[in-house]
Amino acid sequence: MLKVKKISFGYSKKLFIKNLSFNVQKGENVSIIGASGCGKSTLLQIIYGLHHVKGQIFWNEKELLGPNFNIVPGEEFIKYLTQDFDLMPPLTVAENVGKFLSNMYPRKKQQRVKELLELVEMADMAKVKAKFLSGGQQQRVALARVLAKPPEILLLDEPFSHIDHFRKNNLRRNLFSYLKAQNITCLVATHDSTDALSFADKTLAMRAGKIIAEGSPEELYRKPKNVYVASLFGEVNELPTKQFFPHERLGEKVILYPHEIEVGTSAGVEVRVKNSYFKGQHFLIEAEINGEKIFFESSEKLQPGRIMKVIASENLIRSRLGNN
Ligand SMILES: Nc1ncnc2c1ncn2[C@@H]1O[C@H](COP(=O)(O)OP(=O)(O)OP(=O)(O)O)[C@@H](O)[C@H]1O
Repeated sequence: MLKVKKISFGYSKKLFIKNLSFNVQKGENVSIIGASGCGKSTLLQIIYGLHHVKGQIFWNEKELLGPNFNIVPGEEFIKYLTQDFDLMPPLTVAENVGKFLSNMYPRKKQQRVKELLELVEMADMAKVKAKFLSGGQQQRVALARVLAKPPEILLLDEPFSHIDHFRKNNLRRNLFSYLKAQNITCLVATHDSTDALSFADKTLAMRAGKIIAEGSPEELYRKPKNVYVASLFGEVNELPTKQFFPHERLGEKVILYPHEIEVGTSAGVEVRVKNSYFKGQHFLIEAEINGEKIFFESSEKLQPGRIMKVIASENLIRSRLGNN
């Protein structure tokens, strides 16, 4: 188990990471989400051993002592994939992936490189020099390279940021099921809610150097502590409950995702449509409700200025507010 105990760190005298504690079980996939600049990369760098911190970090019984105690910063059994891929441009894709593998058993090495290139769907480019690769292709090769000597802990910083949607889904499924099968502990810093929702066992939400929410993706999504946490998963509304149920005492404000607001019912509260944004399966509608902004979904495009009624389920509001 990875144990992070009361760690604090600052780039200057002012502390930025403040008293963070959390545990990660062996083989767990943890996503770290939060607004840009909240400290996701810094946290990965601390775990890898690039910053000296107040507090302690343990991997099983071993304390990770950080750069003041290691001649070469970083731990042997941890691999860290940064946002720059650090490939060797004159070497081929296969040479980059195999760079740190022993040459004692060439057939074994060749087999391992082939297996990893298949995992990241780059086998057909094995002989291409890295300098000729696109950003997304470089990122896939870099992913294969950090797995070449299987790490015990894998730290990934925005690992799919350069990869197109078309490939991303397949690659994510391949990679995360490979890590599960190999029982590799993985922490992923990400802006992408799919990484956090679909693949993580646990999610840490960060804000300004602190962990402000921790739990399963379902817990964080269904019962977000505040609108900041909910907004990490997409567009969100925070509305006075009185808008929908003026005679019930449900609580002041409730967080509702756009798909939780129903349209076109005879009951409900009036809204004025401002914009429709096409999202593929539906339109996201931006409207005004008593002077505040509201987002909801509609199967059809709605004309700006149209007045219509929307409603949310009382049971849902009660459950979100912990009232039932
Ligand atoms: N080497 C550094 N020296 C000084 N300040 C730094 C350094 N690296 C990062 N910071 C600052 O620390 C804060 C956290 O940065 P960090 O890269 O950890 O955030 P992040 O959540 O990973 O952001 P993003 O999602 O944009 O990658 C930022 O305000 C950043 O400017």
